[in-house]
Amino acid sequence: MLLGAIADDLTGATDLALMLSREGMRTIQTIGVPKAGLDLLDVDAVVVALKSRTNPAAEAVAMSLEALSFLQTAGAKQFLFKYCSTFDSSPAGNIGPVTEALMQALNTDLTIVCPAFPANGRTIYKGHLFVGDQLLCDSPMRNHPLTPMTDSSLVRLMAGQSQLKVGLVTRETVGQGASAVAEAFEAARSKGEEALVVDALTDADLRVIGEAAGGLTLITGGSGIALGLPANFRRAGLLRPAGDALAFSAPAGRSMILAGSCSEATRGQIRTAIDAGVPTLKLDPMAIAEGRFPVEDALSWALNQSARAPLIYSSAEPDEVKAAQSALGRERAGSLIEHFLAEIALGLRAAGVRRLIVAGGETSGAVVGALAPDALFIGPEIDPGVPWTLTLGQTEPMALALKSGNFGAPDFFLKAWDILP
Ligand SMILES: Nc1ncnc2c1ncn2[C@@H]1O[C@H](COP(=O)(O)OP(=O)(O)OP(=O)(O)O)[C@@H](O)[C@H]1O
Ligand SMILES: O=C(O)[C@@H](O)C(=O)CO
Repeated sequence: MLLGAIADDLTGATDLALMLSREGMRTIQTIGVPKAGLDLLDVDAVVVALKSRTNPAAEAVAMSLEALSFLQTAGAKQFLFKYCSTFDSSPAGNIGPVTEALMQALNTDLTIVCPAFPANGRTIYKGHLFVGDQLLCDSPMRNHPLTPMTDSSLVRLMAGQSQLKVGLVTRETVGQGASAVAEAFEAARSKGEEALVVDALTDADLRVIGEAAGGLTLITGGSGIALGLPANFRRAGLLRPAGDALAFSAPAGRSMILAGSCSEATRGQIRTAIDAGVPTLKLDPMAIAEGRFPVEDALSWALNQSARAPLIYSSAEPDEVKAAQSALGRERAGSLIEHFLAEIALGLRAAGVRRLIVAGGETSGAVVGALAPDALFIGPEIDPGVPWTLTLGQTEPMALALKSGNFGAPDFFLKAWDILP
C-alpha cells in the first residue's frame, strides 16, 4: 500500500478514488474505517470515506485519527486528507482541526492546502478559491444548507480554523516547475510556516505541485491534488503496471434516483430530468417531520412507476431550505431528510432496486451508511469526479453513482444509465 487517504465525505472519497484509479493506482474506497481482515494485498491506494465534514470538530478529529491509524498499520507511505473542492467547512472547522491533528500524529511540520479541481471549475489564484468565473463567496456555495461559504481566501479560512502558521505559494512559482515549488516549500518551512495554500489553475499545475509534494508525508486538498502523486510512486519504481482491471458489471434490477443535494447543479439536473419526462416525487420536510408522509408512501410511489428510473428528491431552492431550517433547525432538517432518504434506499433494495444514483455528499453518506457495504469498487466515469461504483462485501451487490452536489452535466440523471455496463 502506497497512499492512504482520508476523505471527509463519501462522494468526495469516490471522486478521489476515481482520480487515483484513472492515474493507474489500484484503489479501493472503504466505507468508514474497515473491519479487520479486509484484503489489501493487491491495492496501491485506500481511500477511507468518512462522514465527518459537518460533525463537531472534536468528533471529526477522532474519526480522522482512527482512519489514519488504520492506514498506518496497513503500511501507507504517504497520506492525503481529502476535503471538498469548495472547502466546505464552518468557521469552527473541520478542515483546520483535522489537518492539525493529522500533522501532529504524523509528526510532520509542513503540509499543503490545495482544493483546486480545474475539470470542475475550481481554481486557486493568489490564495483565493474560484468556482467557475466567481469567487467562492459569490458562488452558489454562499447558500449551502450546512456549510455556507462566505470567504474565498484559503489563507484566511485555514488560519481561522487552526493554530497553524499559514503561507502561500503563488501561481508564479508553480509556473516555474516542480523544483521551484519544492524550493518554495523549503523556504516556507524555514520561516516556520506549516500549512501552505498553493495556487493552481490547470491540471498541469496540479501535476507540478504533485511532483513537488512527493516528499511530504501529508497532503491536503481536493481530488485534483492527487493527479501528480501516482507518477511519484512510478518514478520511484514502487507502482506496479496497471495489469488487468477487474471487470465492472452492473447487477440486473430496477433503477432509481435519490437527491438530497440542494446545490444549483443538482437543482438544474432535476429540472432537466423533469423536462425529459422522468417521474418525480418532491419531499416536503415538514410533512416528514410531522409524520404526515411516511417512508412507505414514498416507496409505494416509487415502485408503482413504470419508467426506467424515477426520481425522489428533497432538493429545494434556498428560500425553501431556509424556511425548513427555521422551522426545524439546520441540523435537524438535514439529518431528518438524510435519514428519510436512507430508509427509502433500504426499502428500494428490499424491493429489487440494484442501480441507484444518489445526489449529495451528506445524503450519499447516509444512504451508503444504511446500505452498509464494506467497500466500493470504482467503475466507469460518468462526468468528472463521478464514477459508477459497485458495492463490495454484500450478497446482493448494487451499482451506485454517488454524485457530489455540484458535479455533473445538466443531463446527468439521464445519461448516467447509458454508460452502465
Ligand atoms: N428541502 C430541504 N430543506 C432543508 N435541508 C435539506 C433539504 N433537502 C436536503 N436538505 C439537506 O441539505 C443537505 C445537503 O447536503 P449534501 O451534502 O447531501 O448535498 P451537497 O452539499 O449539495 O453535496 P456535496 O456535499 O457533495 O457538495 C443534507 O443534509 C440534506 O438532508
Ligand atoms: O471535491 C469535491 O468538490 C467533491 O469531491 C466533494 O467533496 C463534494 O462533497
